[in-house]
Amino acid sequence: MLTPLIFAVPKGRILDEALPLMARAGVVPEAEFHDKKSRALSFACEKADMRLIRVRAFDVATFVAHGAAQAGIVGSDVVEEFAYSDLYAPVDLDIGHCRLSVAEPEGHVSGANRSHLRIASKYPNLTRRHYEKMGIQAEVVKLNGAMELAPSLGLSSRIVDLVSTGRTLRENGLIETSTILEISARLIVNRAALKTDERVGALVERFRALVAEKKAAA
Ligand SMILES: Nc1ncnc2c1ncn2[C@@H]1O[C@H](COP(=O)(O)OP(=O)(O)OP(=O)(O)O)[C@@H](O)[C@H]1O
Ligand SMILES: O=P(O)(O)OC[C@H]1O[C@H](OP(=O)(O)OP(=O)(O)O)[C@H](O)[C@@H]1O
Repeated sequence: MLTPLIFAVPKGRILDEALPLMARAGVVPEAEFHDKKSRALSFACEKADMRLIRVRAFDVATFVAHGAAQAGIVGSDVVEEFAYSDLYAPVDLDIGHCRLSVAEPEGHVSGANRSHLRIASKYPNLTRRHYEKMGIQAEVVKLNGAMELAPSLGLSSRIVDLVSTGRTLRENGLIETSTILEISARLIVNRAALKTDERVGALVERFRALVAEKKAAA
């Protein structure tokens, strides 16, 4: 039998929007995948030659870039943060929309005319790149969540974080001062697998057709 194709998905908020699309593309995990009590991380699929793995968003990109998974779904924030050369993101799935923005404490918005800034973010590369373009050296304090706490506790003057409704910023006394990147979820594939495994190319075509269909119907 063929080695199963490994499809990686993030475990959190993208998943609810991704599952219906995946189902239409023929990626349907076994019932245990939906059991909140299950501690399993790898799941059989309706198609016998496919398995689904559920990992953290940043790790989806890592598994696919290294060829441990052949395909997956992840936000374009993650794709851009790593810029892995072996990872190809051929289809914008038009789900998981949000943005990566700079935010500062309300009432303490500082000018951009500083040569050095300390910024808290889960995205050190995107943050540095953004400020480099403006000739500013950004010292990034890497956090994995709750960035919004950093300015009030003196850890940084600004944060770079994901914004969707803006509620988290508001409730933590911060305002959005600029947008770095508009984000949506992407189908990602391993470049080598795309060349050597025809199932990967077929998946890309199925997702591409589904997105085109959805656009045409809108
Ligand atoms: N409001 C939002 N906040 C955070 N991420 C969002 C938001 N809206 C869409 N996204 C997208 O969802 C992705 C996170 O996906 P998800 O929550 O499924 O992953 P996760 O594995 O739970 O993440 P984590 O590593 O933070 O636990 C982000 O990378 C981003 O592309
Ligand atoms: O603009 P909003 O709609 O308020 O959404 C943005 C918030 O959502 C995300 O956090 P998440 O809930 O994923 O938790 P995290 O802090 O662990 O990343 C993100 O990091 C923001 O904190």
